[in-house]
Amino acid sequence: MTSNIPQSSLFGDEPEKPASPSPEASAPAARTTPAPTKQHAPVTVDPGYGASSIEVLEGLEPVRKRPGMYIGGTDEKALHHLFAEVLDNAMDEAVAGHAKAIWVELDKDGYLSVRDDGRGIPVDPHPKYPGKSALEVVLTMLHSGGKFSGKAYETSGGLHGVGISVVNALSEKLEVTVWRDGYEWQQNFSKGHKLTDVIQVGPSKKKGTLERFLPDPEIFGPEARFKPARVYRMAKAKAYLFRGVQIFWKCAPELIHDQTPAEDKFYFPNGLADYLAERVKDTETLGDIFSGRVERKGEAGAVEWAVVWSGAGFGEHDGFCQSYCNTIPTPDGGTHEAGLRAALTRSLKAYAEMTGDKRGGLITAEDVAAQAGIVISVFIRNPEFQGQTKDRLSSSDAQRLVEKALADPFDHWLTSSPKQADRILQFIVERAEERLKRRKDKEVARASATRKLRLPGKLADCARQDAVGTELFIVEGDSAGGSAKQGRNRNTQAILPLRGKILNVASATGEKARANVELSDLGLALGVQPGARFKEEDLRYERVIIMTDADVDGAHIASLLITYFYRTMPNMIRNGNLFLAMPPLYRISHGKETHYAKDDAHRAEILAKHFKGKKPEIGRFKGLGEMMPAQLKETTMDPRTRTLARVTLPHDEEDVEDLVETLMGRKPELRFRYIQDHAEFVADDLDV
Ligand SMILES: Nc1ncnc2c1ncn2[C@@H]1O[C@H](COP(=O)(O)OP(=O)(O)OP(=O)(O)O)[C@@H](O)[C@H]1O
Ligand SMILES: [Mg+2]
Ligand SMILES: [Mg+2]
Repeated sequence: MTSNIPQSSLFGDEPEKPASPSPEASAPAARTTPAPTKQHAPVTVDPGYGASSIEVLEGLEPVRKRPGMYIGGTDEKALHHLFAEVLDNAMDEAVAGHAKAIWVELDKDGYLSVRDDGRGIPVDPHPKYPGKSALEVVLTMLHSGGKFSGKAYETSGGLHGVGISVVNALSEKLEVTVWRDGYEWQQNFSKGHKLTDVIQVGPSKKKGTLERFLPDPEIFGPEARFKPARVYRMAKAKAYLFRGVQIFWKCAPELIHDQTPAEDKFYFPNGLADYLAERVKDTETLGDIFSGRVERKGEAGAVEWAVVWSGAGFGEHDGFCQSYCNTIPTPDGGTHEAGLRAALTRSLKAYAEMTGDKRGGLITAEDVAAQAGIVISVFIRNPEFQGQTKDRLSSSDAQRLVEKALADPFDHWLTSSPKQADRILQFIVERAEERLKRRKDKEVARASATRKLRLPGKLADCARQDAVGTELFIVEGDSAGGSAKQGRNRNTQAILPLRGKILNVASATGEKARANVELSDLGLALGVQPGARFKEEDLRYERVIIMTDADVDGAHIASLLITYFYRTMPNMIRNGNLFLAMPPLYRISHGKETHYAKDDAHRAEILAKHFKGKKPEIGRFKGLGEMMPAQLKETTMDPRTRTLARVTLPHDEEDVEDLVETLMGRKPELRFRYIQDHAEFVADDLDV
């Protein structure tokens, strides 16, 4: 088989059913022998499944029973694979140097003919099967062929001795004509069985083989027909792969319903270079096509390639790579492709070094190939393909062969046209730099993603991902935290309750401060690192709001936090991100009218203004936790009704160090007053 069709079905793609299921097979056990011990289940014997159930498929029967295993299915692709098999054999004959031309013809009755002017399939009696001609053997027996030893063919696409016998098995009719030894010979087959023995038609000076066949509608369905455009394309593609062959195309005009010509000739003396030139004729390339062909000295084997770069890409692809081994397409690549990429990369790096461009060190084979159009074809003996599909070449030989073959020609190509080489190198280096930048961006994204995963458990984060318009409330105590969570705007407001008092960082060592759980949770929630690694763009919220009880303890905690922020991330204060919430101290109500006062003076003011001559009820909040969520929201959190104080630094920052010491003095009342006196009120102009 010279197939590039997936044959994975060989290993169970299609469920194996018994060839003729016996009705008893699934019936309940016919006979039950008593269990020898209680622990064992009864042993059942099914009389329907015995030696007679094991079938051996003879001759070409297996191909007709399981076509999928040989040609990948019975669809249109599989149908056209029949053509590929016959064409591959003719091509092998050409590559071996015996055929110069191949004729492909599609008849109006659906017959496809492939003829070559090679040696002709041998027709003499086969030594091992005296009653049969060699022709009959290769057509009716699997694993028969002349390509196993490498004597008759050196670098063939044929490997298995299966191809033509499979075509024969799946054809309603197959007629073979052979010209050799001065005569024309003929033998006909149907569905894999011979209709005649090989007969000598008459003398002839011609040489070669003609196979004319009609795929069996029993296998492919009554509507199955070869598609002219597809056959045309396949034949043309083959011609590019071997410059020593001419392929003639002919098709009954009534079959053609598109642009496919009824007659054509494929001959490409420049091989793959011709192919690539045709393929990129409408593409803006970064230079000429680099192409060449190297034959292995003294041994069978050759490498041919064509490469071109394009900044704009090739149609729908940035780059492409088409590879072949012994004219068989290898869509999954393999060692030949790897060898080519390695050679191109090595030469480009060497060229960069030679011209003093240090960035050449950045480039990888992927950078080189990403925007390149590449066609590579190798001819080697005994190719090894991975798996049964021939889709990927695995001969390590091929890698060495290609790498060696390309090295000198590419070095030479680069240095012979420095302008072009510089342009290509420049382009590839930029690609490499972009790749590195993308990787870095990705790492950063990943780092921030993991940081997000590591948010402290007690943080009730807001839904909005973007920092803009978001707020973090640092709340004293769990009960206040609970009310705050209920009173917040989930979308933009996050709550981080702090348990107990945070460490007095003004007196703690850096080590201790880092070890403090509350502080490290705070850092995680904010998304920033304290100290030199603080980056304002990391800050996960636009505003950080300290919300503590309106009492001495609350003031103490607030001042500890402010000190902490000042010491470890002063820019957060300089940039105006830090605020104090201003919860009320009193609730004053009479009937339906309610007002909140933030301190004693404010209370007096409210009483005078709103409750003159009345006896309102005055309640004093002992803490935030006492407020109903709705109250907390209205008085302290809702941007429409609350008051916030922005924490600022004095204009003369030098005073601050002293100030911090003062704040941390022994009398908490003083600290509270200090905060109250110095916090800048930004109530009205702040929130929209
Ligand atoms: N056009 C031809 N000219 C000369 N010999 C041929 C031609 N076609 C087939 N043969 C002979 O018939 C043999 C069997 O061909 P077949 O396609 O069945 O197997 P293969 O080409 O050896 O391997 P594969 O199964 O991989 O195609 C070939 O090995 C070759 O010896
Ligand atoms: Mg073959
Ligand atoms: Mg065969």
